Amino acid sequence: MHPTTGKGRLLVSGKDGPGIVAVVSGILTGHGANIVSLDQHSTDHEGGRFFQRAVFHLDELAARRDALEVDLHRELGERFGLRWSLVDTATPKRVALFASKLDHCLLDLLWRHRRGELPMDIAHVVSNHTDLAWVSERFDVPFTHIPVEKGRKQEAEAAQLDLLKGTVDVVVLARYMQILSGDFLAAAGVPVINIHHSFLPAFVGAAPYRKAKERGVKLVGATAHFVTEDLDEGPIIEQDVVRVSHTDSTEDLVRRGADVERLVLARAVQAFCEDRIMRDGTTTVVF
Ligand SMILES: Nc1nc2c(c(=O)[nH]1)N[C@@H](CN(C=O)c1ccc(C(=O)N[C@@H](CCC(=O)O)C(=O)O)cc1)CN2
Repeated sequence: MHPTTGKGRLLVSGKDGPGIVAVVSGILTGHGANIVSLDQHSTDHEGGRFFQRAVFHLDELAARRDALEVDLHRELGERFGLRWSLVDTATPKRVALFASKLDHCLLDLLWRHRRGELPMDIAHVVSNHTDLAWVSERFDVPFTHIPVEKGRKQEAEAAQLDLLKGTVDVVVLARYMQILSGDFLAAAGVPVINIHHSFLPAFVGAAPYRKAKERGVKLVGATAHFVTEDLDEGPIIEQDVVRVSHTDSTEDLVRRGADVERLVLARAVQAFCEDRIMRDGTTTVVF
């Protein structure tokens, strides 16, 4: 249990309408909170969809939380029909990192976490191979090898779910090279974030760098997205690119692209841990 730091976040979304911002501000200040930042997005000038992220300071957050939630439920939930969630930043997100054989994204996340750049607790490293056990051990994170045998993916996913249930808030695929089933995604019950090694929607699926070389691209990129049953089609969270040229081999593209993959995934994980991502159907709002 992490003692409260008195810093909270309130996330609100739903059908837009006049008065929401005033009500949110009124509830928070009515409980003695000081709003230190407020981000909002409405998809239309009226009648669209509403998204808001409020960060506030309230020393007695733990003591006042129940009363605050009663007001939020009544005013935001019942009166406006909005979805809302209240977060105490003292409770970091619990993360499971999935990887296969490529180490760059896993290493990068573990290194950034050790440096204090990512406000999260890493509960597990899970892999379908044993190649990266040393990485996890070096960073004192529990490593669990769950092989995925041909035709026995369901068994592997059952073992993964046993490990994850109730212990994580998000699963991050750090170049994990197995397609997750819809049953796994439903049973996991938490968001799954993947890093795809292309600037989606270009080059979905396997071997994007080879396809990029054949196409003669002048940029390669990476895309962090929420995972859905449809491969590489999930809501995009973060993207970036790097310039390349005709002199670059496919291997050069892979190497240049790896730096972008690491950065893009880290940005997406940090945004998730800071509650800056809100789903909007097949897209996202990232504050
Ligand atoms: N349900 C989803 N699962 C995964 C997604 C996704 O978007 N939806 N992204 C992938 C990552 N990925 C590309 O970025 C990817 C990984 C693996 C494969 C693939 O064909 N895997 C084979 C096995 C390959 C092997 O054994 O080495 C398979 O799963 O049968 C394609 C794309 C992560 N999962």
